[in-house]
Amino acid sequence: MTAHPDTAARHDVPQLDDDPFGPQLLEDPHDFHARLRDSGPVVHLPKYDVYALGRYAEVRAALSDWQRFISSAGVGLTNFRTETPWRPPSLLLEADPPHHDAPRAVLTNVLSMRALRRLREQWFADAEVLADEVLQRGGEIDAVSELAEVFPLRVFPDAVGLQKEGRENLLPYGSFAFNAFGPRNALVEAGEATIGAVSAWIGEQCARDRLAEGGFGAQIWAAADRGDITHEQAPLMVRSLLTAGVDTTVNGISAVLYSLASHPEQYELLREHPALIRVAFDEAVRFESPVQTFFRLADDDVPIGGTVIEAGSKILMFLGSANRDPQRWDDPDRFDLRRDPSGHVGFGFGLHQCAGQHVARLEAEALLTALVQRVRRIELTGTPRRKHNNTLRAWDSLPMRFLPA
Ligand code: HEM
Ligand SMILES: C=Cc1ccc(C(=O)O)cc1
Repeated sequence: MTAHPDTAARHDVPQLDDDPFGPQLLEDPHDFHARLRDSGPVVHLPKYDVYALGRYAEVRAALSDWQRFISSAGVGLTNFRTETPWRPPSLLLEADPPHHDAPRAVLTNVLSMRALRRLREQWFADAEVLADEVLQRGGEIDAVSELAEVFPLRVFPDAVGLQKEGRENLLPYGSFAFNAFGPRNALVEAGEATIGAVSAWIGEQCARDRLAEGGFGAQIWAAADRGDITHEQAPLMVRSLLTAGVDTTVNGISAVLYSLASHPEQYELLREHPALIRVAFDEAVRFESPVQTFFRLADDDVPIGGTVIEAGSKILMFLGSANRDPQRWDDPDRFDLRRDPSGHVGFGFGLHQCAGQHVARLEAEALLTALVQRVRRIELTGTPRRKHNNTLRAWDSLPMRFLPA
């Protein structure tokens, strides 16, 4: 910890000089998270002049207090009050009540567990086909490119009602959007040459006449016909699905496959007790936190953690750190299907809690159900390789062997 005389007065809190968006910490954030939690409830990061929350109690408090920790100035480093966002703000993620209310109510309805029941049988069947394909190829695969990236792209674009052509734009679009929540570093610059064309394709797919009958997209447009939202809002809400709906589940599935492969006794437990499948996914979301961070803006001088964060400050919530806070979790660094992971903040918490969490859980449940029936053991056969992203905890490669039951 280094005190900066010129700013310590303004920030009467501990300071850490780390760069949470640098390659070292993106490769392995855990040591930094421990130092962040140990330094105090609120820590200043001079690198970006933001306040950091690493403990579960303060992250949960900030997520719950949407009035004072606001989203409409952006949930990335960019402050929409003083800087121009790279794209028009999301009507959900980057909105506060009352503007947030109607779009949220519509998406909650379109993506509800009840609404997803009609997809369950098809998704389970698609997962069985994919699991059979993996075993027919001998079971030696890269679980990222041949499983975690394949299944969401097989089921989700059809559920949205997207045309078949151009779906290869979805992952790069999501990766760029998640990088863009962070600083304009090399990860963001690497995507800038192509994001224009990719964004144009994404925008075109949100138009009513591109979306198949009965899909999530058409249901959003139908909500506009009913007057639940406006017709101007409908395409942006479809854009939310395309932004948040793929890279997240790809890395959520990678997380649960990696966790099970690196804890073989947990996979055995899962095969003996398939009822633990949904717990396994949420425990993996806690353990790996595919979405690591989000920002808020202090809308007023905000008391938190025994200090006051001055109005206009950006606050960085470390969801991944909160999900491994020993003050909240017993033996937090252990992937344990016997624990109750509910209360984790991997899907956020409160007003903005993930509107697509049931979609994510259904995808994971379908795939894990197919695997536990067919695969006796999952093991790593090489060194996994991470894919750095300013917001996502992602894998580039997971060399694995799936042994048939
Ligand atoms: C493992 C998969 C996923 C993870 C870890 C995840 C994580 C999150 C988190 C942490 C938030 C809270 C953002 C905040 O508080 O500022 C969030 C919000 C959101 N997520 Fe997810 N998500 C996942 C999958 C999905 C999917 C599949 C969809 C769409 C089908 C989706 C759509 C959304 C939307 C629209 C919001 C904004 C909600 C609002 O602001 O009211 N997410 N997600
Ligand atoms: C969890 C990430 C997330 C990203 C983008 C959006 C959106 O574009 O609304 C929502 C959630």
